[in-house]
This record gives sequence, structure tokens and C-alpha cells, in this order.
Amino acid sequence: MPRKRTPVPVAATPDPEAPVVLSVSGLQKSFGHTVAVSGIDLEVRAGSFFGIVGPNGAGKTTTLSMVTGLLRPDAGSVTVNGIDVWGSPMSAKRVIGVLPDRLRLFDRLTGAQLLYYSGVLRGLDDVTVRQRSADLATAFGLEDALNRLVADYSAGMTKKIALACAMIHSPRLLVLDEPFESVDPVSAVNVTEILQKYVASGGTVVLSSHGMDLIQRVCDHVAIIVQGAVLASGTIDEVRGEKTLEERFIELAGGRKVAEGMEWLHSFSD
Ligand SMILES: Nc1ncnc2c1ncn2[C@@H]1O[C@H](COP(=O)(O)OP(=O)(O)OP(=O)(O)O)[C@@H](O)[C@H]1O
Repeated sequence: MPRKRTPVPVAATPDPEAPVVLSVSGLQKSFGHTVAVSGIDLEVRAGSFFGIVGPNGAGKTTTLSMVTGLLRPDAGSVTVNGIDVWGSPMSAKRVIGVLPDRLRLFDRLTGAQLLYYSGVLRGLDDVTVRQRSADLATAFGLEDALNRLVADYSAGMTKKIALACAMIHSPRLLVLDEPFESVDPVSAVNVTEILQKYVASGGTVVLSSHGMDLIQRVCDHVAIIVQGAVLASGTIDEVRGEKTLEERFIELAGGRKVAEGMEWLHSFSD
């Protein structure tokens, strides 16, 4: 018999008076002569599904790493739930769940062990961790993989177990760098549903993605970052105007490059 699906809450615009969960002000970061982030300001309210888009190398990962306390900014401040991330990193990290860009998981553990240690490290008791691990494994379709080493997981399974670990302590803010990369379409729908329910119950998601359709569908707000600066930010409708988000993105990101001078590619080597 087909599994009955619980209705997914429609992505509503969050209450404009809801408390600010994430506040980013004047954030800057350079690597040698490369300016990765050149003064970013962002404000994200509770119950918001906030998308960050930008071309390759725009500074999205660098920004999210500074927001979550993983990379020290050269200048600027970040507060999460009123806590200064760089002033009180321990307290701030308690209320943040992170799916980083380059996953460095303890992959010699099984999925079950990784979930267990993620929960215990976040201060949850044994019974709670086991209960939540079972719930997360079901929600992410990882029940059959729980007793296998994470090192043997596929890229998509690894992404899902890392996302489950990021959520186990029910954080106020989830910061997800490319959460849908490598995730199959069915799993992506399931993960989206999980995130939408989390947001509908007052949680806040900030995610980066190259999937314009996805951002347009699930996010209520979006920021377009190009060369380390926010070029547009607001509700999806404010940012895209009369265009699609993709068209607006391409316009702001500098337009398409015409593939000239590549004639050699059409004269095959054999
Ligand atoms: N550790 C580092 N050392 C040197 N340069 C770095 C480092 N991390 C990022 N950069 C540079 O900073 C810039 C922004 O990189 P970042 O990874 O933040 O971009 P991104 O928007 O996440 O890109 P993508 O969409 O390709 O993931 C790039 O020019 C990148 O080469």
C-alpha cells in the first residue's frame, strides 16, 4: 500500500516582524591578494527559508563558513539568535546546524555511530539521541545503511547523513552549503519536505545552491552574491521582478559568455 504523505506546508513569506535569527554586518575576507568577500550584510528572520546564489567563486562558501564560526573574518560581525558568533563561538554553535561545503566526516564510523556521536557531542542524552537517530534515518531513507561505514556511502548518501547530523540537536538555524548536490530527485523532495516542516515550525534555513528552480520554489528570500558582494537581496519576487530568478541571476552575474575560439573542439582528434 502506498505510504500516505503528510501535507507539506506551502512556503509562506515569514512574518516581517519575526525576530532576526541571523545578522551579518560588513563581513570581509581575503586570501592573500584574492578578495573573497568584500563587505556582506544580511538579515534573516525566524521561520525564513533563505537562499544564497552566485556564480562559481562568488564567495558563498567563504561567507557561510564565517557565519558558522568555521572561518575567521578579516572584518565584520555575525550574530545568531543574538549571540556573537566570533565573541561566543561555543554558545553560538549550540544553536547552529551546519552542512559544510567540503565534507570532512569521521567516515570510519557507521552512519548510526556518526549520528550518535553528533548528538552526544551536542549534549543530548542517550535515549534522545537514539530516538532522533531512528527518526532521521527513516526521514532520510537511510535505515538500511545505518550499520555500514560512512566511507562506503555514495556521495548523495554522505550528504544525507551529514544533513541528518546537522539537524539532530534541533538547532535554531540550519546553514547548508549546497545541500542538494549529488542528491537524487526523490531524496531531494524528501529533504525539501523535512526542511519545509522545520521552517514552518519556526526553524530558519540558509542554504546556498546553484539550482535556481529549487531556490525559486522553496525559498522565501534570496541574496545574489557576485564577486564577494550582495548585488540583490529580498523576497524572491522583489529580486526577480518581471524575470525568472535565473534570468536575473545571469544579468547580475555578468551575462553569458559566447563560446568563441573553440573551433578545435569540433575537429575531432581521430
Ligand atoms: N582557502 C582558500 N585559499 C585561497 N583562496 C580561497 C580559499 N577559499 C576560497 N578562496 C577563493 O575565494 C573566492 C571565493 O570562493 P568561495 O569558495 O567562497 O566561492 P563560492 O561562491 O562558494 O564558489 P562555488 O559556487 O564554486 O562553490 C574564490 O576566488 C576562491 O578561489
